[in-house]
Amino acid sequence: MLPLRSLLHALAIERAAGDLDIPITEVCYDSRQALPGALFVALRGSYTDGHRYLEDARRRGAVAALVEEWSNALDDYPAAVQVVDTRAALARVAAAFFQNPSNDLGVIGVTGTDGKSTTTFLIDALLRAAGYHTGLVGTVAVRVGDRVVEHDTRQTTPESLDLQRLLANMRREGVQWAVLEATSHGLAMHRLDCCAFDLAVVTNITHEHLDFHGTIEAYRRAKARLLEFVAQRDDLRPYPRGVVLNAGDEGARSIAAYAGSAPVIWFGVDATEAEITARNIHPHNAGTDFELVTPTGSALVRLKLLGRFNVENALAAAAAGYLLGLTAEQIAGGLESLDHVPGRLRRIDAGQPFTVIVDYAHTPEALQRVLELVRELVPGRLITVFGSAGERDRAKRPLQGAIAARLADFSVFTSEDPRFEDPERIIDEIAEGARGAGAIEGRDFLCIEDRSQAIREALRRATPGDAVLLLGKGHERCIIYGSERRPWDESAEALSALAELGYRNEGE
Ligand SMILES: CC(=O)N[C@H]1[C@@H](OP(=O)(O)OP(=O)(O)OC[C@H]2O[C@@H](n3ccc(=O)[nH]c3=O)[C@H](O)[C@@H]2O)O[C@H](CO)[C@@H](O)[C@@H]1O[C@H](C)C(=O)N[C@@H](C)C(=O)N[C@H](CCC(=O)O)C(=O)O
Ligand SMILES: Nc1ncnc2c1ncn2[C@@H]1O[C@H](COP(=O)(O)OP(=O)(O)OP(=O)(O)O)[C@@H](O)[C@H]1O
Repeated sequence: MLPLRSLLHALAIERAAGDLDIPITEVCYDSRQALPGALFVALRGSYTDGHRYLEDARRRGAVAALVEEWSNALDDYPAAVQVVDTRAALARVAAAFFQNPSNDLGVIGVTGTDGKSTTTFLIDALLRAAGYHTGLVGTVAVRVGDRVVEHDTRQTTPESLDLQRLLANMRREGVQWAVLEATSHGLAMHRLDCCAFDLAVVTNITHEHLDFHGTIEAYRRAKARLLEFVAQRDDLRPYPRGVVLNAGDEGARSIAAYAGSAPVIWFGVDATEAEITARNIHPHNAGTDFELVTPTGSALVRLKLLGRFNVENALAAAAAGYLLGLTAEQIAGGLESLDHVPGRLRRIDAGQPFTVIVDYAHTPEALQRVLELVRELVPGRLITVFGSAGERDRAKRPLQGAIAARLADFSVFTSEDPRFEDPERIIDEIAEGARGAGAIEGRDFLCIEDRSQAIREALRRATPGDAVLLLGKGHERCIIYGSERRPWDESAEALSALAELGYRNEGE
């Protein structure tokens, strides 16, 4: 319990009323979670406006409100405070409420269009192999020490309040390094403000979320905030500081200046100026072997992940390990200790004479790279099944369709998470891109809204030596229609569809 005043000291207050010393027991940004003694922070969202729920929060026991707009609803509150931006304020209030947990942990942020989850898993693996106690926050998992925390919000970078709470739990459990996925939404919406970042890692910056950010420049600028956090870090922190950038990626290069005086380490497979690089890359069925080269030595890595892009992710992680002072051997051992990342390039094997892969590719770049990778692995045709999320990055849909038309032999366009959009329309926008690239419906692709039927159609068409790629759902456990979350398990669905075709061996 803390006096309200102690949570406000970092805020520029526009107006305040009532008892600013009132004790605060909890902070919340959703009225439905307000408890007696809470401070309710009203956020403006994309569906509704938290200011509408001031009365609801008060009824449930909130004693103070933090708002952007003053109204009569505040008359009943023992204390109320107005600021210009409640999302930015929430991060400050939350950090103060949990007593700045990131002051007592090393913090690594990983951003980029693709490869964030994989790279955080790899960094986490190499830190653990080096004997550190770690915490992880991202799309696939949230882990505090050895405890896995349920994660069904579908948010990669949690709201600042939830993130500060997680960091406080990590501090309590003796975590030494927290590895956080830092999405552009999270950065732009102040979810990561007041986290003392020591290392920033940028995998790549290509095409995503332009609906939210407007332009590629704004998207890059949002990602650059992570570098600014490191640039502005308190010099007294007892952790190494640095920025890891992909020398082969134009987007990553374009934000390098935001690192300020922080040391920058470049990684890359072919880029000549890369300080962390890979030589003698040898892809095989069970992974990729390569020689890791760092400024202080090299070591053989037997990475258990497929694909050149995963070599890049491994180099990004290796660069972070290098900045932390690990040797090339230590880094190699850590990278090798990761078996797989859930829902990424997972083979589904029921004894069928063709390859089935479940993967989370949902950006144009990832789609292209995964198709190119699998093309090299199988002799037969590539058949893809994918959709595009509703209410997210509409501009990518025709790009996805065009890539499938160019690089796959047959595609079934289906639903991903339509949310409140019409699923058929989303699919048609993908199909439009495919048509624009010369594909013909019926011959080169089909549109089947029902994802389980789409998967069945693709598998029925596969012949020995082909590969069926089920993309975009990966580890996720539901398909979102409107506000309904329909349970979904892509791997289980593939196995049951294969069983219907008569293939019934043990799956993954
Ligand atoms: C589009 C977006 O970012 N939405 C965020 C937004 O939710 P929203 O706009 O839907 O909120 P809303 O429903 O309009 O409600 C506004 C406010 O009223 C409150 N409310 C609402 C109802 C009520 O009865 N009482 C009440 O107090 C809500 O709790 C909220 O604070 O504000 C919420 C609270 O801060 C966030 O949780 C939510 O993230 C949602 C879950 C989300 O899906 N965000 C995505 C786009 C996202 O952030 N994605 C990135 C990853 C992207 C990538 O893959 O790279 C991420 O980091 O996860
Ligand atoms: N470095 C990379 N470049 C391009 N594509 C990649 C890269 N790494 C992974 N991918 C592809 O992107 C998909 C998602 O990978 P991953 O989950 O690591 O990325 P992410 O950035 O965390 O995505 P999200 O935040 O949406 O979960 C993978 O399934 C793979 O197809």
